Amino acid sequence: MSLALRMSDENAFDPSTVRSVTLLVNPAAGGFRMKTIQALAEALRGRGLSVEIRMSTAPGHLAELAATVETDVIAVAGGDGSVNEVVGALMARPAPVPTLAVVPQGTANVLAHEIALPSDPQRLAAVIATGRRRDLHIGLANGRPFFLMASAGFDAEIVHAVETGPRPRFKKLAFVHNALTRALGHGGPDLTIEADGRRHTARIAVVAKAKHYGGPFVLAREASAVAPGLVLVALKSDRPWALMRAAAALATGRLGPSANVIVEPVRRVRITSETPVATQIDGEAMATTPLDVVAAERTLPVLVP
Ligand SMILES: Nc1ncnc2c1ncn2[C@@H]1O[C@H](COP(=O)(O)OP(=O)(O)OP(=O)(O)O)[C@@H](O)[C@H]1O
Repeated sequence: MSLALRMSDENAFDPSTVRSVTLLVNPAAGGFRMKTIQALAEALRGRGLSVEIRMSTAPGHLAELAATVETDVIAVAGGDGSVNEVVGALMARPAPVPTLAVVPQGTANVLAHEIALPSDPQRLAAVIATGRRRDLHIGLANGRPFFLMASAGFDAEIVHAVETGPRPRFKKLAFVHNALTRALGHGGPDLTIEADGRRHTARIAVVAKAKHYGGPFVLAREASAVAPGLVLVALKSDRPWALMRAAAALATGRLGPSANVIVEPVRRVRITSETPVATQIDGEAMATTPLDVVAAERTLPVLVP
């Protein structure tokens, strides 16, 4: 393959260009294990890379570090919330930016499922040192970058409840508990969705950038974090029975268009409601509706196996 052809292929990646790795670590993330971080750092040094470990000390600190760090690769050790902080900071930097890598350590780690990342330190080191570079496609929700999804309604309410309540010891259980109590509580206004000029009324609206949702579950088969495009997945009813059916379909990988479920590719979505409804991006609480979602023009380089 000629050099010119190699350089014009945006996925072509010369591993020898990775000389330095900065590990940005969130010690407050769900599955935080310093041993894994140290083993990964050792494995990377064993491959001849220079490694720096920076620990975050508070929410927002990862973004601060990512805004200025000069390195070939930023490897974020944490969950999707940590990656979201770093993605936000990288999107605000002029190109070229350091290549993003993920060290899966959070509660759900949806991005790690999406790009099929290993958790074993040796295999992760191989991904960082010699993996393929792909384009992480980014969505913007009210201008804020996300890579998994932006949503309004039931799931965003649960995120708000878990994040604003006392810090739960077991975050996954807190999600399940809030989901069950809220499913029975059914309230709040309808959502009006304008999707590329089409109008829908629904109770839950998710604009998916990625295929996966809530862990290994497939929400939108047509979507991909490493390809362009957004997919609207909306539920017209959030009555307990409708929610249970949708949850069962999600759990078994069979969620698709039905009498209650809207699934459609979209370029631009506006979600409004008569009174404010909770919203979230990438599992992190945002303010309330209205929510405007579009795809960003820019992508970020990310390392995949
Ligand atoms: N040192 C810190 N102390 C407290 N919170 C932090 C710190 N560093 C980052 N954070 C915040 O921790 C939050 C949760 O992190 P993250 O989402 O990565 O983990 P998680 O909630 O366990 O995993 P997941 O999102 O995959 O469910 C993020 O919003 C991030 O801003």
